[in-house]
Amino acid sequence: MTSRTPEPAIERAPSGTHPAGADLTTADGVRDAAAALDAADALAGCRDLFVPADAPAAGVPVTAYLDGNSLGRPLRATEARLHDLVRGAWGTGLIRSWDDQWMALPYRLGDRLGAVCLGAAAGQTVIGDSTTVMLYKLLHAALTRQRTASDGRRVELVLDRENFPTDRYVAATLADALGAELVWIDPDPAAGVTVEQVRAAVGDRTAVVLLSHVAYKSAWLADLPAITAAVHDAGALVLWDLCHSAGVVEEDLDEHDVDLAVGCSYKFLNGGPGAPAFGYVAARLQRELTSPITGWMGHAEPFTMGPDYAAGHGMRRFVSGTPAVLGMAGIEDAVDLIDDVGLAAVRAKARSLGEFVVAAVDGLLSRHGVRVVSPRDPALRGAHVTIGHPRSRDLYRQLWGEGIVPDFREPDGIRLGLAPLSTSYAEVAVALTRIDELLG
Ligand SMILES: Cc1ncc(COP(=O)(O)O)c(C=O)c1O
Ligand SMILES: Nc1c(O)cccc1C(=O)C[C@H](N)C(=O)O
Repeated sequence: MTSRTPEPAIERAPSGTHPAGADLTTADGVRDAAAALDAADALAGCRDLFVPADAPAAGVPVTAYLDGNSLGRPLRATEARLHDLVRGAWGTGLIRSWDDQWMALPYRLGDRLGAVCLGAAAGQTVIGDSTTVMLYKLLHAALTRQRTASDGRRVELVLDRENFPTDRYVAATLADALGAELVWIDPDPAAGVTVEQVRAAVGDRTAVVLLSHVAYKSAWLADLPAITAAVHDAGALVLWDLCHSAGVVEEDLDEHDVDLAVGCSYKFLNGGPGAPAFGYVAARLQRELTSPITGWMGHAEPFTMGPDYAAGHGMRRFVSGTPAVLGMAGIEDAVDLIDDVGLAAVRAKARSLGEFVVAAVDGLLSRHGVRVVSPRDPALRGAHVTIGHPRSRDLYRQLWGEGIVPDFREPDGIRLGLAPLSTSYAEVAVALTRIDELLG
């Protein structure tokens, strides 16, 4: 049995019931249970901090938003922050605001994100680029360093076939460009990517292992500490994609000696569409890694504008161009909120929401042939639950038309994203009881 990141056990309700005693075999029972769970939810009040999703002006009002793991909802504070930014630092501060605040923003906000969500000490996290570009830069830097440090022996890049397309595509392109070889892991359908699989895949030719902490389709939560240790035992570096875990799963990057990580900020970090990614590089590695995109903002002294590139100190060397200042506004508010309520409370609610989904699917939907695709054990699952049914694609289209918004993922998965700060149990009940009606 694979060991996993230890998380406190939570009381398991018998299948078909949750909370204890509720009858989840009927739609009314699911709704009643949801109401009881919402009433007892310490984070319930956080929902009011978000811009209402059911405003009629937005077309069909959204009555259940279960896609916060694709695009998080905006906080009201961000609306105000953006307004102030346009009127203030941008509108009247103008170019002076680069010196006063914006040049430092990617590092200041990176440090704060690192402290609140990533378990990263200051000086190791920076905000910038898209996840795809940040991934390209860090993976390129890591592959190059490993090959050089091993006199050309370490050329293998290990990754899994269920990783997000961007990760697979970037890895394949870099392998071609740098002469690296891809080594594929097929995740165990009953366990995700396991430490045993990683141990079997790595060796003295391995340069880097690229994995997601939470798998984007299945939600399997990888055993980050054990896998990181196994990668290090083989003398390789690990790069974790934290897109589906940042802001909702407690990360301890420093404690577990993680080398590199990337993640996006528009999911559980509520940065908004196209908000910049973050990159983490352990302090011990920074001087040994060189970004392949040597833009002026990564230069040690950008405003000397000299003839040659000289990499900046610390995380500056991983920055390329002008930071996306507007795109960082939402991240700042989400990090503030997570800091206020505590990431442990966010994670606990994610687990509980997931438990409710699993129990309600068992109780109400299994009779229609709906199955739980994601792991059933909350300690092994991120903050979404994917359910499977042959009619998923049609169901998803129908639900979207009605303002019930989950996601669809091939081949037959409805992905229910559970953003603990903005998702209510009632929203879960709305979606699942409607699926029950549609399949009934
Ligand atoms: C696991 C994972 N990695 C990478 C990405 C891609 O990020 P981006 O589109 O911001 O480059 C996403 C989501 O889009 C993702 O879920
Ligand atoms: N990044 C996205 C986008 O620009 C448009 C629509 C969806 C997305 C997503 O985030 C997809 C997401 N990463 C996923 O896990 O499926």
